[in-house]
Amino acid sequence: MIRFEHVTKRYADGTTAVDDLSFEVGRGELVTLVGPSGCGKTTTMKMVNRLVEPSSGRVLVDGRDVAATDPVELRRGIGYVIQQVGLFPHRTVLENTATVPRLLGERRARAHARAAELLELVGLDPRAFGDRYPDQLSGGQRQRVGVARALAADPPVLLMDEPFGAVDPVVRERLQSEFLALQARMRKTVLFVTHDLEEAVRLGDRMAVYGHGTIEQLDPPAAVLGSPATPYVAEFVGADRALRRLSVTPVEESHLDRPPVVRLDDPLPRAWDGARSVVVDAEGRPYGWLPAAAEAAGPAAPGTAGASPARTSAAGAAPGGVREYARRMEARVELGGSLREAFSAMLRYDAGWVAVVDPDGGRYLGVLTPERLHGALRRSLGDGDGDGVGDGGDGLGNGNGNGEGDGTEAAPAVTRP
Ligand SMILES: Nc1ncnc2c1ncn2[C@@H]1O[C@H](COP(=O)(O)OP(=O)(O)OP(=O)(O)O)[C@@H](O)[C@H]1O
Repeated sequence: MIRFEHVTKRYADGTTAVDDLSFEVGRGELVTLVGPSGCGKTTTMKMVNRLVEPSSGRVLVDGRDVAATDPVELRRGIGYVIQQVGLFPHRTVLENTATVPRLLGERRARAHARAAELLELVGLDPRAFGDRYPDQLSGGQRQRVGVARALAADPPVLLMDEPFGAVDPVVRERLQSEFLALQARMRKTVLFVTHDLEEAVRLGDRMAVYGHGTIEQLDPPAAVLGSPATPYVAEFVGADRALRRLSVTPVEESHLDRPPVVRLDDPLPRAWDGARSVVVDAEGRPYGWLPAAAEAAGPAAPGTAGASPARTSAAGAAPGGVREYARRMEARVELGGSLREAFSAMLRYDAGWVAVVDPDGGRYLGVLTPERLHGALRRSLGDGDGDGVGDGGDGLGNGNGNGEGDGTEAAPAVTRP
C-alpha cells in the first residue's frame, strides 16, 4: 500500500536524513518507525504526503507515484496526526472534527453527524465535548480529537507522528489501547512514528528500527526483541528486552496447567483432601478455588477469607457443597491476551496463578502459573529447550510432602479480605 523504492532525502544544507530506503507497508498494516532523535523517521513519513520531496527514489501509495499525484488530492486519502494536534482554537471540537469533510464539500449537518460518530468512536461523548473549544480540553482529549479529525474523511492511509507523545504515561497507555481497538476494526494502513520503544512494540504489526537514515531491522516486534538483527538493534532494544517480550507474547493453550476442576454447585469431591481445585460457576466461568480440605478445616491463617473452617468426616468428605468452601479469585486473562496482562493480573490480585478464559464467553480453559509464564517467556526468546517448566507440580500446590508444592510459589494466593 505504501512503498519506498531507494528513497534518499538530502536537505539543502547537505544533511542526509534518509539514505536509500526501500520498504513496504501492506494494506491494513501498522508499521511503527522507532529510533533516536534525528534518525529520519519524520522525514520518511512526510515524503508520503509530500510535505517533503525525496532527492531521489520513489514513494508509491496504492501503486501510484506520489510525485505524480496532486498533493491536495493525495492528502485527501491520507489522515495525518501530529503531536501538537494543531486544532483550530476558535472552532469547537465538532467543527474541528468536521473540517475535512466540510472542505470536501459535504453539507454541514451531514459532516457534523459524521464528526459526532467519530468523537464517540475515539471515546469522547459528542454531547459533552462537541461544543467545547480546544483550550477547554485536556491534552489526552485533544489528541483524541486529532485522531477523530484525521479519520473524518475515512482515509485508507494514516500517518501518525508521535501522536501520543505529549501526554502523560497513564493517558498514553489508555490512548494506545483505544487506538489498537479502533485499528482492529478499521484496518487502516498506518505509519506511526515514535521514539518510545514500548509504544513501537505495543502498537506495531511490524516495527522499523532506524539507525541513521536507514532501517536496521523491520520485523514484527516479537522478532526484533527475540532476535535483534544487528548489535545496534540489540543495544537499542536493551538488556531488558525479555521484559518487553511479555507484551508481545500471547497466552497459548500449551502454556496452561490443568488442575482438577469442580463446579460451584457440586457436592464436595470425595477425595477432598489432596489437590486444590479450580472452581467454575454454572456457565463454566472461573469462580475461584477450593482449598485442600486440611487447609479449610484448620484454623484460618492470618489474612485468609472465604471458607469457614469445617471438620472433615472420617471418610474425608465434609458436609456442605463446594460453594460453602470455595474462595473467590478474580485474576484472569483471555487466551490470546499477553503474558504481560497475565503477569499484571497476578500482581494486581496478589495471586499465585491466573485463570485463562475463552475470549468469547469467558469460559474457563486452564491456569497460568509463574513457572508456566517463565517457561513461555523463555521459549519465546528461543532460550534453551523451553519445556522444563511447570514440571514438578500442578501449579496449584498439589498437596504437601513433595517439597515443592507446598503453596509457597504456585499455590493460589489467599484472597485478601
Ligand atoms: N528542513 C530541514 N532542513 C535541514 N535538515 C533537516 C530538516 N528537517 C530535518 N532535518 C534533519 O534531518 C535529520 C532527520 O530529521 P527527522 O526530523 O526526520 O528525524 P526524526 O527521526 O523524526 O527525529 P525526531 O525523533 O527528533 O523527530 C536530522 O538530522 C534533522 O536535523
